[in-house]
Amino acid sequence: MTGLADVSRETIDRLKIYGDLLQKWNPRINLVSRATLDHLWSRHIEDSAQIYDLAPHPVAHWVDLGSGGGFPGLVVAIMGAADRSPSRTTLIESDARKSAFLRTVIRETGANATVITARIEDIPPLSADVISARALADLDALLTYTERHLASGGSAIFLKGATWKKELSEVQSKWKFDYRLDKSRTETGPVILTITGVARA
Ligand SMILES: C[S@@+](CC[C@H](N)C(=O)[O-])C[C@H]1O[C@@H](n2cnc3c(N)ncnc32)[C@H](O)[C@@H]1O
Repeated sequence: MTGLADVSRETIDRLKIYGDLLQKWNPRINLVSRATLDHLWSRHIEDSAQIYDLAPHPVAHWVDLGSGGGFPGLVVAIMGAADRSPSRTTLIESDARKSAFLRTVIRETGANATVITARIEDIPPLSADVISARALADLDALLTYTERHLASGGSAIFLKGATWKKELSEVQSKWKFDYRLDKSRTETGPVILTITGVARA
């Protein structure tokens, strides 16, 4: 699968339902910045779809950290419905109003996802097969969350902005891990880090 190029009509229809709900709710709870709302499909939906493609499918349990308006986790859950990969998705979001939005989209699209309204660091370990996060925290914090919630042998997939090189060098003395770097297909500058084998150095 390459992004949204070859997903089913049904998946596109569900993503449109999601997009319409986001347009409706955004003025009230600011799920994405107003400047990016006009480019919802490329800036948020396709950006999330490329993360789906990088995961080692089939995936049993996918956990998205700090989901906000649902990127990338809810796009992943909708894309995965056809192949049951992931077979289930958990979205963690501490904000109650954003969680209510996520639950509404799940109900309206029939996505197989669950929302936990809590702080990532307060939840018992989830033993995820894949963890994802976008625009949540620096790499050191993301690795701390990963250590808690990723099953051994799992992969963490992070979309990182311009500071990715600095963040990678800063964590070298504290953490051991393997990583693969992919350039974002939707924007120049950001990268996608796929991290395995996380342990404290
Ligand atoms: C900048 S937004 C990014 C949202 C989404 N991932 C995206 O890329 O559009 C970060 C989100 O993470 C949530 N968040 C931040 N720290 C968190 C924590 N420790 N536990 C759970 N959610 C958290 C915030 O409420 C916010 O919705």
